Amino acid sequence: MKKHILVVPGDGIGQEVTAVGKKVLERIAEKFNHEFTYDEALIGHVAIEATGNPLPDETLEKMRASDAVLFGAVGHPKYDNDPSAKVRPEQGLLKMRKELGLYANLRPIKLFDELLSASSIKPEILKGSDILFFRELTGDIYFGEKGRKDDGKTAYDIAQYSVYEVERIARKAFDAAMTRGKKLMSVDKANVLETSRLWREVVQRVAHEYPEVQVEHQFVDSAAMLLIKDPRRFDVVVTANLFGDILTDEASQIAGSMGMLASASIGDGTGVYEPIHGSAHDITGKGVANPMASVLSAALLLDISFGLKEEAEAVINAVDQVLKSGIRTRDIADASTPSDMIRGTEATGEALLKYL
Ligand SMILES: NC(=O)C1=CN([C@@H]2O[C@H](COP(=O)(O)OP(=O)(O)OC[C@H]3O[C@@H](n4cnc5c(N)ncnc54)[C@H](O)[C@@H]3O)[C@@H](O)[C@H]2O)C=CC1
Ligand SMILES: CC(C)CC(=O)C(=O)O
Ligand SMILES: [Mg+2]
Repeated sequence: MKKHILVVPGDGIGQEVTAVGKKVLERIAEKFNHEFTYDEALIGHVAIEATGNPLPDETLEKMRASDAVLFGAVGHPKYDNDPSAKVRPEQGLLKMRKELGLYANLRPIKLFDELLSASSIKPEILKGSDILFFRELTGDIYFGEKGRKDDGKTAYDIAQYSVYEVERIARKAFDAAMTRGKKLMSVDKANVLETSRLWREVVQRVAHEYPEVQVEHQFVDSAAMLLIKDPRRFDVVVTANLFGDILTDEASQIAGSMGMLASASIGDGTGVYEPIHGSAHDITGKGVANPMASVLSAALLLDISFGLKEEAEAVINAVDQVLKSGIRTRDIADASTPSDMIRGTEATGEALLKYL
């Protein structure tokens, strides 16, 4: 199969982990006899430094012309500590999602058995957890009007959802529920927010098209609690942009670490495959970032954008094998991990290639 992949590492550990994700794709092409070609493009802080724009037109054009995008992360402490900065790396990420119409962000919470003890949640509560989040990605408070009032003392961000936006993400989640345990949880805050009341109305209506799916509605505060108390209660989850962002960082503790969670951002055009984590300033440049989220994002790319199931399975299996061998990056090591089994980003990548 011939495919063109755009690699967009972005900032911080995005650079470090995406290098490993790309190597895994190269090895897969070699092993399964595919012809993958690659190009790179700038986004985020590195793009601002080079062009003044967090998402240069050239990057967007290359994304549109590619068969899939492997994305890293954006962000730099310079902006986090300067709330008044008008041009910010995160604007590049949000614009990419909007321009490419990436309205569905699939975030699988996959717990590898080897990492049962890496979590601070008790193994008997965790064992068997397997969740698939559908986070709406191009609406909600992230994309509404925002600003400061004339008095300079008041700020606002408007949350907005249309029926159409809720319907399309709900259908994607129900379709997935039909292929899994036929269970779907919709998470909202319908006791307070009008956008959530619309969300619930639409999900209830779409549910009639899927009579076999058992639907549960949870308020987001309660869902946040249940995720830790009883993760096995969750199967497919559909939720709004802001709630999905927060709940999936929380859910990373079910899988052991932020460094283990991959995602697929899809819509009607080119799909973007990205770890759920950010640029992680606290570990940038230290060579200790866990590359598995990028590698598992590459597996989602192979599966969803290219339909290469066997190849995607080979990647997941290599991750499993590395974990079974006892190798751990620092974030997923625990008290029982011998110090000589703790590896950095590149060495973990090399171990993965060995199993491929
Ligand atoms: N998709 C994106 O590009 C995202 C960008 N950001 C940006 O990233 C910057 C840092 O934000 P934070 O809130 O610190 O979130 P973060 O996700 O970058 O890091 C949170 C914590 O998880 C750890 N972590 C994350 N990924 C890891 C990995 N692969 N291996 C080991 N440990 C890992 C970090 O060291 C940190 O302690 C900010 O500028 C933020 O705006 C944040 C989230 C997503
Ligand atoms: C900059 C944020 C919108 C990115 C984020 O936290 C995410 O997509 O998970
Ligand atoms: Mg996030």
